[in-house]
Amino acid sequence: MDYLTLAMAKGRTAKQTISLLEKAGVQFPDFDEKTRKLIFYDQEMLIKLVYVKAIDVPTYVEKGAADIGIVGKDNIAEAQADIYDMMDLNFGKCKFVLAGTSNELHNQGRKLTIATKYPAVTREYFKRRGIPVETIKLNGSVELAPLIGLSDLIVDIVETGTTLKENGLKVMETIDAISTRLIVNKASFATKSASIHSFMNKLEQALEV
Ligand SMILES: Nc1ncnc2c1ncn2[C@@H]1O[C@H](COP(=O)(O)OP(=O)(O)OP(=O)(O)O)[C@@H](O)[C@H]1O
Ligand SMILES: O=P(O)(O)OC[C@H]1O[C@H](OP(=O)(O)OP(=O)(O)O)[C@H](O)[C@@H]1O
Repeated sequence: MDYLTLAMAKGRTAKQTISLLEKAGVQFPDFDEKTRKLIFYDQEMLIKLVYVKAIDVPTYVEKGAADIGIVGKDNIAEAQADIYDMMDLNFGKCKFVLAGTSNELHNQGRKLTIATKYPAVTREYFKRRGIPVETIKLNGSVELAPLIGLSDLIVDIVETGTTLKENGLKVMETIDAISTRLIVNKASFATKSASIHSFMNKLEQALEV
């Protein structure tokens, strides 16, 4: 029998992912979040877990290196991968927002600069709105950029709002809601249909508990 390969995001959603999988009857006995090991097996359920950086999960799934993936919608949107987004797993909830030091969006004829970990999402959002912008890709502490003149505004994730508040920034617009999702490789969805549906049913039941 073939294993289903599941790409799981490292980081702050890993614990909740493992606990949802456990509720669904999927277990990786030698897994712990701090491990340096990258592949784990549930020999009974025939699931192979690959433990990768969140932004890479959509790539593994699109290329077929993994059949399914569990990752935030922020990374799915940023990766622009050709995959099926099948299920909302109801955790990792936060929002994409546009934020700045004031509520002023226009910048007197000059192109707005937006610092973000999510340049593709940012470009797409402003393209839809017909506003030309320049994006500056950062890898963290994005809230700092408008405070020291690196950018006019930021596009980032907000959960509690504490980081924005502590840095004197305000939400100007909410761009999208984010949660952790189950994604599926398009070819695997056809060729491994039975095992993927069985896995999704188990997750659905676990979500109802
Ligand atoms: N403040 C937050 N509150 C809730 N969920 C969040 C928050 N920040 C991020 N997330 C969600 O959790 C996922 C993982 O976040 P985490 O910060 O661990 O990953 P990352 O940004 O890829 O890590 P790194 O900081 O190593 O680049 C995000 O992709 C997003 O879906
Ligand atoms: O609204 P809050 O609850 O304050 O959460 C929002 C913060 O969480 C994330 O940062 P993360 O912790 O991943 O740190 P980073 O700056 O390294 O990206 C995000 O990029 C915000 O900075």
